[in-house]
Amino acid sequence: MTAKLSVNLNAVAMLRNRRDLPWPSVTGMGRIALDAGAAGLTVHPRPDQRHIRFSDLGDIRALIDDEFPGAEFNIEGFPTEHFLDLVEKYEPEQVTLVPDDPTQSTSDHGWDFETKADFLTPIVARLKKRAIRVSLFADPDPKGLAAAKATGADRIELYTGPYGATYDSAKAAAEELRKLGAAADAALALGLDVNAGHDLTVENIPPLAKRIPALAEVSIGHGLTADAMEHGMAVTIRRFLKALEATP
Ligand SMILES: CC(=O)[C@@H](O)[C@H](O)COP(=O)(O)O
Ligand SMILES: NCC(=O)COP(=O)(O)O
Repeated sequence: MTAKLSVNLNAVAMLRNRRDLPWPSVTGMGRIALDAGAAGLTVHPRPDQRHIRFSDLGDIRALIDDEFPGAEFNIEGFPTEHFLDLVEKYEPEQVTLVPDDPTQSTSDHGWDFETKADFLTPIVARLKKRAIRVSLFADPDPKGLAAAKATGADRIELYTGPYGATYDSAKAAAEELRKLGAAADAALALGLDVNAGHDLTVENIPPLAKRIPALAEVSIGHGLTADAMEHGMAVTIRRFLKALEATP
């Protein structure tokens, strides 16, 4: 099974927000991603709207509905009442619940399922009542996965940040991969499907996908956006040089 790719648009939105101008366009980049074969788009709206703005959500929903029916919208975040209202308004195909504090610069850990089960269970039920698939952000640790399953969630998303951080050490990467594989095996045995995300790249995806052949989906923003910039830069330089040539 080939894992689906959901493109996280947070990094594009962060770049856009540097100016009061509409580029790079979040929906424009989403359109390019879906047109090129991505299976879906991911956003992680944070309370301070430092990258994805709440107003982006309707635009992305409309892009998928109008131009890419069958693609999936995945909204990630901590389930405050405001977050749940947004989710109920824009009806993503998948919600990924993440235990982020509003002050966090990025996501850096999964849920403690055993202590948070009472909090998560009614939220999962509320989302599933709207036919939204629910995924729970999880550390690569089999402990607590039975409690995750008991919340009624469909999937976990394995937090791959520590794996992504091993880009300069094959030994450390092998150890992180071992943990991710063990957690995925435990989740699959419990009947939970497995997504993965955070700091994934073209380099670190193949060993992950080989170790977890049942991987359902990866969501990628930072590394993918960096890759797009690197591989698009030469084309852009040529476009700007041509624009200069047109100057009298
Ligand atoms: C849950 C996860 O790993 C990503 O959504 C990550 O949180 C992206 O958010 P930022 O773009 O704010 O870093
Ligand atoms: N759900 C994880 C995700 O979207 C990863 O984002 P990034 O770390 O690749 O920016």
